[in-house]
Amino acid sequence: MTDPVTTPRLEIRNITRVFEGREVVSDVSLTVMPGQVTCLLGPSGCGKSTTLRIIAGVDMQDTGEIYVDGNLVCDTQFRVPPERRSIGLMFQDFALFPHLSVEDNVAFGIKGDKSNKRARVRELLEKVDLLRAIDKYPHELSGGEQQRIALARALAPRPSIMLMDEPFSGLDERLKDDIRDSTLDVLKAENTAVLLVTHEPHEAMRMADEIALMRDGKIVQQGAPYNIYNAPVDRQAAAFFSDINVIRGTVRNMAVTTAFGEFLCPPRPDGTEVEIVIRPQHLRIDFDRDGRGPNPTPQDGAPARAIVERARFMGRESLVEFRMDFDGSMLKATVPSVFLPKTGTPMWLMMRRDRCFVFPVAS
Ligand SMILES: Nc1ncnc2c1ncn2[C@@H]1O[C@H](COP(=O)(O)OP(=O)(O)OP(=O)(O)O)[C@@H](O)[C@H]1O
Repeated sequence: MTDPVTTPRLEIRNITRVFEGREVVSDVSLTVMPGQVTCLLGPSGCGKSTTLRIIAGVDMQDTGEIYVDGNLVCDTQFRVPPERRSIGLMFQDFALFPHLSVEDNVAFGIKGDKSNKRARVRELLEKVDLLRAIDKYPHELSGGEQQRIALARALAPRPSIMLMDEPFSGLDERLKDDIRDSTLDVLKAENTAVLLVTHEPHEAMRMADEIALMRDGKIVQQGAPYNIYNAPVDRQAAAFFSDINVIRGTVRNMAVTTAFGEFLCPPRPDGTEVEIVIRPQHLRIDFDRDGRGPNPTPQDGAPARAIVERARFMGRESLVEFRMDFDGSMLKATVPSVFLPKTGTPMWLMMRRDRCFVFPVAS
């Protein structure tokens, strides 16, 4: 017997899919627990939708296995058909049936007698806050409302797992965050395991308990959003979530010389080419006081002088681009938008050591 508390709702092991001789999904493994949202996050074409289609059963892997609630639903020989996998689907273009009322749309996949169906439909419409629309037709609803009905329809048969492929991408930008939050509330209340595909880091950070970062068919990093953001595995993983600054250098005596003084890089051997990566919001800036900057501190290291090349107002913050006195290179910093320095202003930058990532240059 499988233990419902410790058994993942969804487990995929070593899934590989080859199209025309190219591995589009490459040895992908992941688990999703009940009530957990995992986001498959990655750039367009990295294999996210193919992975989802394989789990849904509409495409077939070349190697690997899929388990739902601990039971094998698909390997390379055995295959439970899509409709018997207890998997709900919600895709961007997964339209409602236009000729059916909201009630009939939501009731569509529910088995059982009429009164059970009706009770379940009402329960779900209440959860998505659209009970008042029960007798309406899809064309009478806004895009956001249709999306909530589509969610109710997908959840109606009580699937163990919900697969969602860019479900919010068709919606108005201003509506998205509200719908993401309300969708999450409903999914958590139903204790469904969710695998959500997105190419938007913001969406993944907002919705996921766990992010699986995908690139070229492989999962390159997996973990809680906080950890993925604050401890990226490489430069590309860091750059996926925000703009980054990159300072290149060569290790000598376990350190790299930068505009900000010696930057320790143990245990990398001498001669290693490294990239020191810092996000613009983590560079600190200070005023020039007659050619002097703030005092060095162990945490911030030595300050470095730079000249404002460009400053742009971005709403909540300003993006300031600096040319470094040290070597003429450019660094970007974001600062609260109350501050918009003029081009040509000398300033001092500090690079907090605990906010930097050091990666060897990929060969
Ligand atoms: N049936 C197919 N035959 C051949 N190549 C395919 C097929 N389906 C997908 N591909 C290729 O596999 C790669 C991954 O596609 P997939 O749709 O999984 O990526 P994705 O990460 O979901 O991208 P997007 O966000 O743009 O949908 C792409 O290069 C795509 O062209």
